[in-house]
Amino acid sequence: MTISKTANLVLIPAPGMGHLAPAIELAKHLVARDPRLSITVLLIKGFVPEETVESYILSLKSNSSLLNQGIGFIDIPQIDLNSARPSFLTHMNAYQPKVKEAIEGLRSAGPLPVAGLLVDMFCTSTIDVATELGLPSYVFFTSGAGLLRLFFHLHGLGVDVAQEYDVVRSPDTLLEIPGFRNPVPVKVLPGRFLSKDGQSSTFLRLADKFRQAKGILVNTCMEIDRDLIQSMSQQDIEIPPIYPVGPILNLPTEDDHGHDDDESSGKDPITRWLDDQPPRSVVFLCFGSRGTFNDTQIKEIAVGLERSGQRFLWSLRQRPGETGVPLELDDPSKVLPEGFFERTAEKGRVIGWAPQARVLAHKAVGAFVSHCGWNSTLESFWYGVPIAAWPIYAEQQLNAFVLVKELGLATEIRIDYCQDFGINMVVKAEEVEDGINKAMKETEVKKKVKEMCDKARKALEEGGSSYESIGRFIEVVFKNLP
Ligand SMILES: O=c1ccn([C@@H]2O[C@H](COP(=O)(O)OP(=O)(O)O[C@H]3O[C@H](CO)[C@@H](O)[C@H](O)[C@H]3O)[C@@H](O)[C@H]2O)c(=O)[nH]1
Repeated sequence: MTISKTANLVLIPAPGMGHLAPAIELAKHLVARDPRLSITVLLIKGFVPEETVESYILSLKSNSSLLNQGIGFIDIPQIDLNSARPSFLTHMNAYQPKVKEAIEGLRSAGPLPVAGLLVDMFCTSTIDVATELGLPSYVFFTSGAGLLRLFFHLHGLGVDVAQEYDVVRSPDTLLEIPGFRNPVPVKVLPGRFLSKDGQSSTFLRLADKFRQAKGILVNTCMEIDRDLIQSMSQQDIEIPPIYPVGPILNLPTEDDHGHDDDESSGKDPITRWLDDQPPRSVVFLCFGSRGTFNDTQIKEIAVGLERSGQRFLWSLRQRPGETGVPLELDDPSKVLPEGFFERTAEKGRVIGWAPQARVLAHKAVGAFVSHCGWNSTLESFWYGVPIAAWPIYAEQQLNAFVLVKELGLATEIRIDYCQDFGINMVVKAEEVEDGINKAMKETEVKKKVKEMCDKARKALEEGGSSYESIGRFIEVVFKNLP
């Protein structure tokens, strides 16, 4: 029996892999769950074209099964902002008229009613468009509940946070924040919250926008973030219902072994190399779509890795140039210590962009040195591979704090390393060596991550906490149909 679509939700993801990919996966979950729902994704461009994002978008558009499931795409024409590097939020604000045009086009093309806007946490300026058009809006929060809790807490304090707290002079000032078990040191707060260039209050005002939505979908589950989620439903200030719907991940299928360079095995070289390593023997280092280090730090990592004696797979990318996007290294040996490749030939591989989820799924991988981007964090849980935390920028220090100090679900390399403020910026080779060895051995954390792997997967199964949450959200979408 085919059930015809009766409502169309407009999804507006932010233009970065860490936001776009989980948004598309969320769309798949929603339409799979309720066949009456279709989703139109508005694709907004970033400041600069990113090769990985562009090719991901191409793959989406050529994937006919998405269309069959009821997921379509509209390209929003690029806007030239006449400014070399506008802030991300300014960039998104500028797209309001184009978004409005696209939604009006959808409405007049009919026949499906537009059910509302589901917007990425950084695209909330489009909530104004929804209000103007009389449509309900919902937010998709692509990080964990810790960051959302922090948004509401700091914004609710009603002070100029950037003036109140000085991360450079008093990095160890502690904040009591409801939902957190431990006091939170200022040095793990996201850089944007504390930057003195005026961006702090603009950024924190996103909390106002979150409040205007009819619901906030968070890419987490009760099993990961219970205390934080419960604390938000108990607080005095009014916030919309929170739906923990995760972990929503862009995962490879079981028979996806990458591009076939070798006709006989049908596997890519990284998978073939991992196949040759003993179970749980490889440490994987990867720092998200934008994480990079200077040459001094790269050398320290290399020395630490070599001294640890562990097998390794290291995704190493070049510091960004003009565009802000990291580049693949033409010749990594130029920045690595002399003879590094010869000495580690039997033990390790240095690569560029990694097929991360596929690597974490491989039985040879025993630990993951990660920047604690939220998708990487969820992928570590999904595959039961413990993280050794080395956050770099954005909200990654907070994620690392939650993982290491609050939940005991990761070990630490350096949770207060912070490129946003340039603090604690050199992690010496000995720390890298110790951190890696600890992560490979640590048994208590490994056990807890394994347990979380089971719980996180169950959350999405029928009857699981996120499964139920997704169901409740869909009911609300239909109830709120304009
Ligand atoms: O070589 C690489 C690097 C990344 N990835 C994938 O890209 C995604 C990266 O996402 P994430 O771990 O969240 O990191 P960022 O790309 O840095 O994501 C941004 O968005 C996240 C979600 O809001 C935030 O938590 C981060 O701090 C922010 O930097 C993951 O799915 C990875 O598997 C790869 O496949 N190969």
